[in-house]
Amino acid sequence: KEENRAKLNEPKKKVPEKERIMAVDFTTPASTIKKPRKVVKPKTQKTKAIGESASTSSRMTIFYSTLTGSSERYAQKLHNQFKHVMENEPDLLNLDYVDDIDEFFLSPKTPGAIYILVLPSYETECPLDYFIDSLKETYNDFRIDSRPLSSLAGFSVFGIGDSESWGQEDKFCYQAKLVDKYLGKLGARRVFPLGTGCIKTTIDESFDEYIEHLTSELHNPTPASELADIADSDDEGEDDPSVMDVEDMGKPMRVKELAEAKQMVAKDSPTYKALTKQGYTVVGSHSGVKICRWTKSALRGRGSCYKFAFYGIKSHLCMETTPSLSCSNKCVFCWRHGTNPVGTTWRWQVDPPKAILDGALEGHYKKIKMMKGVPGVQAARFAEAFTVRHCALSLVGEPIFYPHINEFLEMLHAKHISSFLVCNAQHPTELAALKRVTQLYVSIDSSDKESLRKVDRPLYRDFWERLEACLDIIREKRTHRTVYRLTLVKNFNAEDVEGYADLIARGEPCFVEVKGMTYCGTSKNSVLSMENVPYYEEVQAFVEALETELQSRGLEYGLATEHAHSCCVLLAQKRFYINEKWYTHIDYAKFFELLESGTDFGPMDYIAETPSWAYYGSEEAGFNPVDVKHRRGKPVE
Ligand SMILES: Cc1cc2nc3c(=O)[nH]c(=O)nc-3n(C[C@H](O)[C@H](O)[C@H](O)COP(=O)(O)O)c2cc1C
Ligand code: SF4
Repeated sequence: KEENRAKLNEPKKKVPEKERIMAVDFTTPASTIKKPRKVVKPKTQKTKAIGESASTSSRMTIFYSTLTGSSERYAQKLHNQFKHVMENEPDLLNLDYVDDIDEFFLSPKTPGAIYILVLPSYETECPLDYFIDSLKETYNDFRIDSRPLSSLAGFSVFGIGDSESWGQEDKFCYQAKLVDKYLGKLGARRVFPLGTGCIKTTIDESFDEYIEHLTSELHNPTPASELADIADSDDEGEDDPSVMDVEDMGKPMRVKELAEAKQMVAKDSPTYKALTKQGYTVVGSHSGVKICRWTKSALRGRGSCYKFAFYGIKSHLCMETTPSLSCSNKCVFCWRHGTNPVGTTWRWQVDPPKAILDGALEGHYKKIKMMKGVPGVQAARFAEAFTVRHCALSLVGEPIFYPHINEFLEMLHAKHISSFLVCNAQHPTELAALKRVTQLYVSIDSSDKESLRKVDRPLYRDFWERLEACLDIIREKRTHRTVYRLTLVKNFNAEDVEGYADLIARGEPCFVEVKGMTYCGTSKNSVLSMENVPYYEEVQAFVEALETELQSRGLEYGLATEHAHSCCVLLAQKRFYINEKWYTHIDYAKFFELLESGTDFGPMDYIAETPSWAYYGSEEAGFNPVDVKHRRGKPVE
């Protein structure tokens, strides 16, 4: 341990600023077991909601959710107004970014508080779906006090919708109505009844009127006991038809449920627009494909990604895709956080695997075609690129969340397309049920529970136990080529070498990829900056310390390969080091031959020799000497 610490603290050779290599590409993906809930108190009989009255001396929190910004604007207006009404300035929180919803809506950390919620409604998938599901789940959990929100002084909801387009079939502001209903069912008292406004017509009038009434109510509060009686009577007992509750994704949805389920990314949704603007092709309603920068680079003879150095994947033959754009984490480094759909259960329509594969290939080839006129594209590589040979299931979202992932993989393999599947270690049931992949990854974004909570912001309450269960499954999957992918985020998860060694000892993966985080630019919700991006020499120091730690525990791993350009180093089990040569590459033809023969086989049965230019410490540092390195648009001398 002392030695490791010393290594990490060792001053490294100074590298001139302009030559320092920052990490590139950072995409990790993120299914289902029922959530264990925080037990508050067994449900016996209803407790009467008696507490403080809501008044100007109460603490107020204004929550909003938004996709296109209007609810945020109105929430801000409300905040400005109530700064002058309340004795303490209210808190203003974006509900979509609240890490622990339970802190507010299961066991409120500020009893006596008032919650005001300004909420839009979306017929299509939106972050509010997850919030409403959580409220509903809390309400239906028999172990939880039936009125956990009775300690609040009160709440009120203002819904923003569009009555011109969604005035029919009770769709106008339907999500605000649902939140209002479930908060009432959970024992919170209405300070003022639900307000609604149509964004195209009456919003300003309705909102001002709402603020006026709310202010007046807080100045002249109704005694809590009177409100408690009203809250108690607020249990119509009927179930809500518009919230889909698909508890078990393995369980086929009933025909009626299927017809009612939302599309994860509908064509008219803001999420669809955001994704397509960012270069994604949305396939069907929940899958995506995007041509990555390394595919473009390889087409131009400027180098492949680190997977070429480590495993022999030519980037111009690789397609990056995901059959589930939804994820069960909200990782700090995820630049799509806020727009990507999240959830712990599959509650969307399901597209058939063939349609996804055909659509992904079509989308990929369309983007390849667009490269025709780009200067430097090599004719031979361009022609080859129309036969995809590898599929990286690591775009965004969580591929094993997709209910037909095994059929999808079989279809890939039938076309002799290798599969590199990255999962977020949150779905042990699906991981255990996963059939053969060419290489199976789990993302390990932290070495301990608390920092994992901070880095991945998981939706599951038992996220750590889920991760541990996934590592045990990785250990059992000895017939698979398994990989841990560690992404180092400075000041978040890049220090605890011993902790990571514990996790490696638990799963004993064939390989450990260690990669520096890529900075994806600032967004208003981003908590990271360039300061969190490790320099390559810091990544090297970490991996060297990790190797020493593993060796000291008798775990035979060695520093196999590197791709300095991607800030990435590979640790491999020593069984891949044969006669003083590394065999981290893959014999793809052999993999398909073994797969089709139906015999049992393991990771050692389809290895291929690693070229010396990819070795850790080699002069080329993982850059294929056949290609030409370019930086800032110019070849490197
Ligand atoms: C794809 C889409 C679906 C919508 N569905 C509904 C709906 O079901 N009911 C409703 O009242 N308004 C609906 N609206 C209108 C939005 O709720 C309204 O534009 C609101 O201002 C959006 O708030 P935001 O800007 O805070 O995201 C929808 C809007 C879009 C773009
Ligand atoms: S939140 Fe999901 S999609 Fe985003 S990086 Fe994390 S695992 Fe990937």
